[in-house]
Amino acid sequence: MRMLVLGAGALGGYFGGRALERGLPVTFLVRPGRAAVLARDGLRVRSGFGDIDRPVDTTLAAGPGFDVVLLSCKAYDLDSAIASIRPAVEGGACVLPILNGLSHIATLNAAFGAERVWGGLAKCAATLTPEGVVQHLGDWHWLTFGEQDGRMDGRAAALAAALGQAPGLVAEAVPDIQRRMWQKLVHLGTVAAASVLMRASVGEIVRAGGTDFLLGLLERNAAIAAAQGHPMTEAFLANYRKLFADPASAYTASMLRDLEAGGRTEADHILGFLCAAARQAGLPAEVHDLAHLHARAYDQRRAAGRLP
Ligand SMILES: NC(=O)C1=CN([C@@H]2O[C@H](COP(=O)(O)OP(=O)(O)OC[C@H]3O[C@@H](n4cnc5c(N)ncnc54)[C@H](OP(=O)(O)O)[C@@H]3O)[C@@H](O)[C@H]2O)C=CC1
Ligand SMILES: CC(C)(CO)C(=O)C(=O)O
Repeated sequence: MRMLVLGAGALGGYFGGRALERGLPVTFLVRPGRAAVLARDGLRVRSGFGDIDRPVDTTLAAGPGFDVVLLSCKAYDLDSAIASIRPAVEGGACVLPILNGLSHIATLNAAFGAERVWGGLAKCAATLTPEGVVQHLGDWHWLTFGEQDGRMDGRAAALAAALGQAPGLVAEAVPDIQRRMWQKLVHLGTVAAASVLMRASVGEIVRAGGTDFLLGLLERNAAIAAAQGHPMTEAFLANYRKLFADPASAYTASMLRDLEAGGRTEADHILGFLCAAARQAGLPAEVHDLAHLHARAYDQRRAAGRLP
């Protein structure tokens, strides 16, 4: 399984590094700035599951010869990423996108055809430090993916077998990837909207008296998903109700980390999508609208160079 990883940022660096550890040939498709750092320092990952420090193969231009492209850009870079990976996909590779949200799948299908595009999600928190180090946060280490037609005897299953399931990376091929991606959006939509609006971790919001606020968002996201044909199970909701009521939790969304680092957010792709889906379902969306507006106003201020 020859893997091309688009982007050696937080998740691309983390999962690409773990794939290398498991013996897969991995090349990172990067832009010149990241290529220079990787050439100088190698790939550096800091994780409770073990650090990675190693030289890696990089390229500035994709070509044929890969089985799978791990697509790990932010949503706002999707168009440029599609152009960058096109030679690899036209050369026979499938695309495993791990972006949060859902609407990128339709964009990728239109670009490459659904038979080349898998669904995918990462339950794994990480960040790229200003020094270029991938910092794994917490102990989530799940990479879940599957062919859109639900087939379990194809290349996705072969990749899961090649990556395996061990601490640091648990790779899983599933027959119901669309349902899993909705689950992830219900979870992420809750932590992203809440932590961006409050500029605080789950525990800080809970300790400030915001448990009902968090649980209300979770229920609303579940209702949006149900209206789109993807009801959450009671076991799923019970698990996340516990997570979102934990006063000790340091958990934040990557969107808050982006915002606090002065980076661009994926506001439209995640929060805007949920606002539109709520509206389509006739569900109230005041809190989602507020979180979306908050992130968009921040993005404008940032783009104009007016951040403090
Ligand atoms: N970080 C997290 O904890 C989680 C993130 N996600 C999702 O995963 C996705 C990726 O997030 P994350 O890893 O944090 O993002 P990062 O910003 O850390 O990494 C994205 C990388 O993609 C690179 N990139 C973008 N376009 C191109 C291109 N055309 N060619 C080459 N490289 C490119 C960027 O390179 P450059 O440096 O040149 O800009 C950047 O290094 C997002 O959708 C996010 O929501 C999901 C779960 C958890
Ligand atoms: C919620 C989390 C950490 C789950 O992996 C995530 O996707 C994000 O913060 O972007």
